[in-house]
Amino acid sequence: MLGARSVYQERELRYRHVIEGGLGAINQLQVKSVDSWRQRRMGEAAAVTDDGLLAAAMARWRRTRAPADAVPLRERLRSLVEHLQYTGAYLVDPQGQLLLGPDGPLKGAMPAAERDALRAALALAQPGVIGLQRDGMFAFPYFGLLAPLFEGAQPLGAVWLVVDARTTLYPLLATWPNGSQTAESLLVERRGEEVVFLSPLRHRDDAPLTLRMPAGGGVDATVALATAGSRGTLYGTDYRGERVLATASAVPGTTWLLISKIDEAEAFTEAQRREWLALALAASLALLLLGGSVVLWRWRAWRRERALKQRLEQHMRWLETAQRAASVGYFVYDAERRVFLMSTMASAIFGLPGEGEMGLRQWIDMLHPDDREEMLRVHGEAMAQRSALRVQYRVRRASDAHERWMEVHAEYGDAQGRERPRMTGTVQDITERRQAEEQLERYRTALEAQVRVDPLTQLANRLALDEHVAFEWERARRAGSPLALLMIDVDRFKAFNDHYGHMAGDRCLQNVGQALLTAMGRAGDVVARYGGEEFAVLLPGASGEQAWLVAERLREAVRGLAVEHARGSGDGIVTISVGVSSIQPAGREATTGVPRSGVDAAHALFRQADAALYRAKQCGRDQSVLYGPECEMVLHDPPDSLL
Ligand SMILES: Nc1nc2c(ncn2[C@@H]2O[C@H](COP(=O)(O)OP(=O)(O)OP(=O)(O)O)[C@@H](O)[C@H]2O)c(=O)[nH]1
Repeated sequence: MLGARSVYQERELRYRHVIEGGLGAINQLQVKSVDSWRQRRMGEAAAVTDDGLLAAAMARWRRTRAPADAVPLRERLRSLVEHLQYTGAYLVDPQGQLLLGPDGPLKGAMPAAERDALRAALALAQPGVIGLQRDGMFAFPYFGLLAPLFEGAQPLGAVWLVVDARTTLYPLLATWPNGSQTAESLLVERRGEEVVFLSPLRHRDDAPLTLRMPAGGGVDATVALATAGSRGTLYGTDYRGERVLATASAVPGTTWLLISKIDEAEAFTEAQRREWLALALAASLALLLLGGSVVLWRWRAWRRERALKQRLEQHMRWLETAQRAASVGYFVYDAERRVFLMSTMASAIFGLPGEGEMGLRQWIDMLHPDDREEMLRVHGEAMAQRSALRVQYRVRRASDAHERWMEVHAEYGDAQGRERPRMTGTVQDITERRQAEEQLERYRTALEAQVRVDPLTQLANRLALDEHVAFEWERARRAGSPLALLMIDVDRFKAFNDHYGHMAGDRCLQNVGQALLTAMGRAGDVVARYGGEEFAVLLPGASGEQAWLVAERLREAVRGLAVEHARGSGDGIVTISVGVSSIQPAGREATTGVPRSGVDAAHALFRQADAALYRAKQCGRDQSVLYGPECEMVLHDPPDSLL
């Protein structure tokens, strides 16, 4: 505020200088024009004085007084009036008596001041100036000049030139460059103890040269100052009593002072008005600029916002499309309000209408009863520990109560504590994927089962048997119970094949396998096709004796089939030989040696059962042999018939 004030004052001062300068310049111009006007008149008067023809004509006419001799003189006087714009041009004699005018002879004398001037002009032999006068001879203020004429050194008289000041001089003072209401220039002259106002006054009706005031000060303080010798810019009151600023200059070669003045009120009101205008303009400009920048800033912000909004909308569209394509929805769980804020896709996945909210209770009710407890635990845990959530669970969809599998990936986040505790995540309906996985699992299980099944007899194959042996051995070891194995071989099967053909051989093997399976009663017993025409039976918990009894039962079962075998070992039917072994983990096994590992156990079990089988073959087939030391001899020295 203070700054603005001092700026204003500084500008006002500057403007005051401008006004003062302007006033001074106008004053100088007017002084110059008045001076040149006066110089020109003086020059014209000098030209008349130097006019030898005119002087000669006047001398002749003075001598003859003949009217004809007056003609050239009158012509000359008329030409002065008409061409040089004199109001009057007259011939006077050396005493100042009027002799001749443009229209003819005249009578009377010049006023006293002119006569004085005439004497001086004749004495100096150069034109004389009378200055501004107003007396009874002319009804207007006039400026008089006297151009003396001589015949040799003899004075003849003079030409008195009279100029109407109203038409030639005063207009020079009215040339103001602006349309000011109060500005005016006036001519004043000190005459003795008085100051005479030589030119008309703008604001008074006094005729020029009629208004006078004492030289020490009167109606006009600025005029008083000027006539007292003050120069430069004068501040005071004028003849109206108005405060004015004025400047005064002397007109060269005269006693005239030319004073130019203007009302302070007008000058400075104008200055103030301009200042205010300038300030208002500056303020308006500043406001405009400010407004412009605000508008620009708002416009840019709006454009930025619009671009961001468009990008956001586009990304939202992409997200929606991606969600639809992937059947993924997203949600935000607001722990304080206990609601899930759902995207459109998430709502659709749960079978809820549109985008919206799902209360925690609603979600719990939707959960499959088998998954509910686990899900509440996991969800609560993730919220409490602020950990990530990766779960699959089933829901009964709200819209159709269909059971659907959901996969949820979520993370806890409170955005640096600025928001309420939230969990944000995605939900995907994975029912089809789960179904495909389950189907695949079923195929896999079936395939695995196939791998362990003998395709001909549909019994367990050797791989399955090995796995069972390892598994049962571990169990036997933990329980301290025995584990028995029967190795079964169809007697003279090569001969059966040769006799009945391979197809019949296959059918025979299928029948034998089925008979073995049927004859086995206990759950946990495993009947397997060991390879070729060999079968094996694993009997968990069976001692050697118990296993031998089972072997006998199986042998009888095969015999019971009564499959014809013309080249069999006896009775013309298919028979089997069985080798029986049993081992006891705790060392109470029927056979010698306690295996340390499952592999050792299996090896021992098979080796012993094999030895017993060889023994059975050796002893004539169609019989069951429990492994014993006698079997070892056979292994070391097998008879030819076994090879
Ligand atoms: N049809 C058929 N024959 C098989 C199959 N696997 C093995 N064989 C046959 O079974 C016969 C087994 O013969 P060997 O090992 O000599 O014994 P064997 O003739 O039964 O004589 P012993 O065992 O001493 O009583 C071979 O001729 C094999 O070709 C099969 O899957 N189908």
